[in-house]
Amino acid sequence: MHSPETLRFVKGHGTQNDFVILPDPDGRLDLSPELVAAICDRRAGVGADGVLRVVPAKLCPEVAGQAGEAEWFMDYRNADGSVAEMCGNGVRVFARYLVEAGLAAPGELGVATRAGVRRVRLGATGDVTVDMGLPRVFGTSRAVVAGREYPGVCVDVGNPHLACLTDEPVGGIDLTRPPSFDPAVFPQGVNVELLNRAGGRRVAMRVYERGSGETRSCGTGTVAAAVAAARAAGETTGAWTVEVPGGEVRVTLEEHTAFLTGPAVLVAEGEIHAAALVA
Ligand SMILES: N[C@@H](CCC[C@H](N)C(=O)O)C(=O)O
Repeated sequence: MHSPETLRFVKGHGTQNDFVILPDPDGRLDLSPELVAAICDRRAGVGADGVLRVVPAKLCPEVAGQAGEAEWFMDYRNADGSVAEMCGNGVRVFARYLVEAGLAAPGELGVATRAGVRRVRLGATGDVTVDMGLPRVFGTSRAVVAGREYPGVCVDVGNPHLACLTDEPVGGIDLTRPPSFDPAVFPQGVNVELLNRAGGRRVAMRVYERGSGETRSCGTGTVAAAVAAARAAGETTGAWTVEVPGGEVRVTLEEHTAFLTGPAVLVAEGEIHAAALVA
């Protein structure tokens, strides 16, 4: 492992959930939590909701078992430097990067994640679809947001979510501070979604992400939101549109899996002066 003075990066986003992409073809990058947090700082760093390290799966013991199905590992980190299992917007942006960098061909490819291999479909341009696997509901719980309690559905989308359907318009809810939740239900923390029905199979969602705070979109969160909305409608399958502050995505719930479709855009590239970020 080494701590280089400069790091090449690409910046991308999916419905304004934004990421700094760090290519690490040799698997030698020492990505400390402090460096990740400094890169994601929106005033003193590049600014992002998270970091996507692009590293060959075979070089990473934690996912080396996936290397037969996925050449590249999406090593996802939250803005506070913590590690997460999965990122639904991130994996689409990651695949878009692989194609634009010439590391993968358009079509279908596997990406290794801490939650297992995710199959992604994309063309040379346009929306990207990822097979998110079967979301698992594991009960109900509550979150307290700005002094108010919201009941919700606990959903495992590779990472933990509490999706809370409410009649209170989500646009007016104060999400500046972290929600509180039951640590016995969510020992590793949780991403909290607040959602309103918006007519038909359409919901409006805001999210407070574990490790990143309020973001303008969360792909795994939109899947959890669709699951919660479908349950409330007495359904388990169907195609849902989820409106988020940064745009909208489609979630298709099937009997054995769920697909997430939405944009993935690369917007910048450059060089990070790592030594200036972390003393
Ligand atoms: N924004 C992501 C989720 C990122 C991880 C999350 N904050 C966690 O800690 O589980 C997405 O698009 O799914």
